Amino acid sequence: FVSPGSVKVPSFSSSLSASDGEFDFDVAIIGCGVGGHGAALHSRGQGLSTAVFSGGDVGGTCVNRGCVPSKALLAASGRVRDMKDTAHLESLGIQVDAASVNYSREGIAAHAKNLANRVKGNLENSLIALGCEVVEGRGMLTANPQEVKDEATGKDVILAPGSIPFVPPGVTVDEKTVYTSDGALELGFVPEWVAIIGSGYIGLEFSDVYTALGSEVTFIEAMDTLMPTFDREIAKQAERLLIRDRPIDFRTGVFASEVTPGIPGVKPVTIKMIDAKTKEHVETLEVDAAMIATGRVPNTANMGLVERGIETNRGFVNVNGKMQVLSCPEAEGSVPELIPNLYCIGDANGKMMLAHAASAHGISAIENICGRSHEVNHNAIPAACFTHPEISMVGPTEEQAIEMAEKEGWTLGKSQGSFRANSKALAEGESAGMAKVLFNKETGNVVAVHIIGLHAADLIQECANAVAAGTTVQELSMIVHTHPTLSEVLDEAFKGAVGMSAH
Ligand SMILES: Cc1cc2nc3c(=O)[nH]c(=O)nc-3n(C[C@H](O)[C@H](O)[C@H](O)COP(=O)(O)OP(=O)(O)OC[C@H]3O[C@@H](n4cnc5c(N)ncnc54)[C@H](O)[C@@H]3O)c2cc1C
Ligand SMILES: NC(=O)c1ccc[n+]([C@@H]2O[C@H](COP(=O)([O-])OP(=O)(O)OC[C@H]3O[C@@H](n4cnc5c(N)ncnc54)[C@H](O)[C@@H]3O)[C@@H](O)[C@H]2O)c1
Repeated sequence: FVSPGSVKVPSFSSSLSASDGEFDFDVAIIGCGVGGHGAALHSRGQGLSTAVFSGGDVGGTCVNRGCVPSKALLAASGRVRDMKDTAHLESLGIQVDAASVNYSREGIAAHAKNLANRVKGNLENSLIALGCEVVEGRGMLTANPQEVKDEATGKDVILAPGSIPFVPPGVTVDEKTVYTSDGALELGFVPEWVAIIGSGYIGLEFSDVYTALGSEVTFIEAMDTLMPTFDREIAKQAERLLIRDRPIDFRTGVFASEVTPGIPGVKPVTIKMIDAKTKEHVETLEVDAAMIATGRVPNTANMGLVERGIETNRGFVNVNGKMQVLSCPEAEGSVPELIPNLYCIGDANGKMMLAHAASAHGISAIENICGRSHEVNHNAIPAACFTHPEISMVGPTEEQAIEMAEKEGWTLGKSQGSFRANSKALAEGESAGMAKVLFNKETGNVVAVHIIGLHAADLIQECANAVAAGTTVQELSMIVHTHPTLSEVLDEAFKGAVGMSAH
């Protein structure tokens, strides 16, 4: 194990040098997305000298090309949908002329761009204020264990390079007529007819944006059902609320095997589809635009992993529960070894591709660096899809929970709450949806919660807290919920779990 200590960069302020003087920094972080940023803030909070290599992209995917701009598009397009929904407004006693509701595509796009820039600026300022050294360049590992080429050495090094869109073979992306989320977020145009390939989080959120702005959408999904990774019962409700009630049609069980860009107004985008099982050609669509929302892959190429002797699983870096890098994936015949002083957090380790998970990983890695053993409980990390209405969840799907219960020998309980009789939802005129709580009947512990309905993304937090803290349904059923709020949907489910009825 070589401790280099040789690469000194004179421009770094001496006050930031690692405490033992052997390294330039206590912690060097490669990548400044939400993962790297979270790690950097916590690192400084613990008094560790910290350098973060941003590659000129502070904020990474979430801030510049992900969560932040997509939520801005969803907020603005959601208002357009609301204002055009005259039947809903009339039920509240409001008359509007839907034809006079106007929006500018450029204005909505600018809202997303400006917000991303603002949040990016906030992130940069927070790093500077806390005394982090932000290095503009890309960081790369070298054969020297604690060196980041060519700038600095860190006693501990954290990899946080994130992920990039996955583009399936046969698909040509021009980011104009055939685009990933990177291009879609610029909202260069609002196509009359857009095919969205993949019905995961990104596809679903963009179908919400596009249909609100007047597009027709065709989903192309390789699996046999739409939203294949969601809880089945919730996906069925989502299909009713978010797909069938809107100008959306879909094909399932088919791969988009060849997608060719077009020229707006001149030549359509062509999409060849093959049967997912037989691989036979089934249909060719001609549409105005195609959005490729087929998942994301780790951004770990060209960062020195090979040189450092680390094997990945299709680019994902294998880590243990403490976010420490292991030399190779778990596989027959190979025994992963711990790489000392090297951590990998966020999308690049493939544990959970969510912004708040990345940031939690960063904090956890620093805890371990400080010698306080810590592991992130992924079962307690909530997720949300910000459609209208929203979908949220914590823990496994019901299908997975049934399997877990069988395998581990416990009894699965299930209880539901409905938005239908909830006073707040009724006042808003938005009473579609449900919450279901899955729990262990023997211990009363909450295993999972799935919600579809108004503000589901905010509602899930109390459930995530319950999973994290091991709060039982018995305890939850006795906690008083504010009236009239949407949280009473959960109150109904918690009380139902122990045979009580909500008021
Ligand atoms: C459209 C969209 C919407 C999303 N919405 C949500 C949401 O609502 N909620 C949610 O929780 N998640 C959402 N996500 C997922 C979320 O964006 C990611 O999970 C999160 O950004 C992962 O953070 P990260 O720090 O691991 O990686 P990233 O945010 O990808 O950041 C990694 C950074 O490292 C940089 N980098 C890479 N290699 C190097 C190098 N060698 N040197 C220096 N820098 C390097 C990259 O350029 C990038 O800036 C969304 C994603 C997309 C695409
Ligand atoms: N609100 C959020 O938290 C949020 C929002 C957006 C993205 N994200 C994160 O970003 C990541 C990527 O999202 P995503 O929606 O791209 O991925 P995803 O993995 O959620 O969904 C991709 C879908 O594409 C389908 N698919 C793959 N190849 C195909 C092909 N050739 N033809 C047809 N269908 C195909 C898959 O079956 C799958 O259903 C997710 O892991 C998610 O966690 C989160």
